[in-house]
Amino acid sequence: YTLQRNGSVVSVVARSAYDILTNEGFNLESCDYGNILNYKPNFVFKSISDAMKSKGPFDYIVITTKNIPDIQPVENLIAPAFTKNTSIVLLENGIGIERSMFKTFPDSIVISGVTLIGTTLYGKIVKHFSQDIVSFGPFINPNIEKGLQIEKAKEFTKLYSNEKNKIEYNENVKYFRWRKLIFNGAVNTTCAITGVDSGRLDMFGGMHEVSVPAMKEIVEIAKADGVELPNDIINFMVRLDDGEYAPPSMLIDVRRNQYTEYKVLLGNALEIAREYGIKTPTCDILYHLCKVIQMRIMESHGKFVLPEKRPLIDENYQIQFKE
Ligand SMILES: NC(=O)C1=CN([C@@H]2O[C@H](COP(=O)(O)OP(=O)(O)OC[C@H]3O[C@@H](n4cnc5c(N)ncnc54)[C@H](OP(=O)(O)O)[C@@H]3O)[C@@H](O)[C@H]2O)C=CC1
Ligand SMILES: CC(C)(CO)C(=O)C(=O)O
Repeated sequence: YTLQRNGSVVSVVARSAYDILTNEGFNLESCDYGNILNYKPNFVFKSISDAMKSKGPFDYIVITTKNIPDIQPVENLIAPAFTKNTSIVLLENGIGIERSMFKTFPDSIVISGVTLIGTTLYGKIVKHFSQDIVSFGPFINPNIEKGLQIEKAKEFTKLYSNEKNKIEYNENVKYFRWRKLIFNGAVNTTCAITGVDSGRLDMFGGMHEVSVPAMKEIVEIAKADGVELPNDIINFMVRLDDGEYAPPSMLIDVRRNQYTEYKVLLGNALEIAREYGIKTPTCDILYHLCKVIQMRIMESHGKFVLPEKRPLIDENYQIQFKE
């Protein structure tokens, strides 16, 4: 909506929302834009290949799906639409999410968008309840000229900015990603595991006993990775949803029996911790509990079927995943 309102021609690829978007459009209840009835993108397609055939090549591919490498690697998803003149915008949470992009598309320009927006889709209604605040910047690809990457990231920042949202261009991409991970790696995961929103987590004691120790560990990993976060960052993230019973995205995912982004919101950070030899006891437990939940969700979606009789330990049984 923002890009289209600002003048870009937008082709959207939709899956479960395809019929609603093409027939009726979404109703936006937006704290930035007010009530917008029956919003439709310029073009809607069922698949990325269809979009490419009809309207490609594109200047930008903006990725707003969940980043779930264990289920649907984003680089595979966009491969049919990628060209050397197309920049990729990752408007997704997480740390280290550019690595798989550069591996698959070694000469690509990949732009980071770290957003603090609060928004959820309910059927055809988009409830948008906290201002769209985004920091854009290039994930620097050492294989190509830096100037061009900066230019593209600045261009996209301009395309997305308007008088309603709060958008900035900042090359310190790593800083913003680690900063946001303090919340997502620690609070989002704890809420998903315990089944309570961040308000209840705070009132029931989990914020201080579980999430804050996890936040401290993430601050240490960020430091080892070259990012010094400000002293008040933990307090800021603890108080982020003050006055609200706010369900973070991973909790919403679990409630909807959807896969969570636990790998990019915590797993990648723990891999970085291992590289630097940092101990992360609280985060390790959060990560492994999130993994168990992901496996539960996978089983319920038929991603694997367990033998009727539980295998014995010496049978060395390995779970067989379906495509
Ligand atoms: N929501 C928020 O307030 C915030 C979200 N973020 C980040 O933004 C990203 C997106 O989050 P969010 O919008 O909440 O996620 P949602 O799950 O609400 O939306 C993702 C959308 O992507 C669609 N999708 C997934 N795979 C495909 C596919 N292969 N083809 C077509 N459509 C597909 C889904 O369709 P389907 O219904 O068919 O599954 C769904 O409509 C995440 O990385 C999240 O962490 C960051 C800050 C705040
Ligand atoms: C910080 C927050 C709650 C909204 O921006 C978020 O990123 C999430 O729920 O994943």
